[in-house]
Amino acid sequence: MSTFTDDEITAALSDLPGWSADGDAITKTYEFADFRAALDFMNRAAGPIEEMDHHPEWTNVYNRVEVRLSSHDVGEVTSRDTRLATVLERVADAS
Ligand SMILES: C[C@H](O)[C@H](O)[C@H]1CNC2=NC(N)=NC(=O)C2=N1
Repeated sequence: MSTFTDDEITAALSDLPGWSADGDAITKTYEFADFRAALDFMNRAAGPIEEMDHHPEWTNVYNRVEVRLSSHDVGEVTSRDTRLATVLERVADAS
């Protein structure tokens, strides 16, 4: 696991549409058809999240899920965050 410089984060985000850097985290707001679809996304992501043992800060309001990824143990963005973002993209695309 490695921490990223700002330039490395920018490079990694070019493969992650809708994601942006925000301080010590990367963030994205997903929008779904309705509340159930948003919860379905969170439930389907739960398995991969547990397998990775790397957990998002996320908030659901109606059809939106705001996701914030940061590696709490080091207080920075690491490859674990960009890997989890990639997994969440895959789960959201399968919606
Ligand atoms: C003990 C366990 O591996 C850690 O608490 C994991 C769990 N999930 C985690 N998730 C995130 N985002 N950052 C962490 O540092 C972290 N640590």
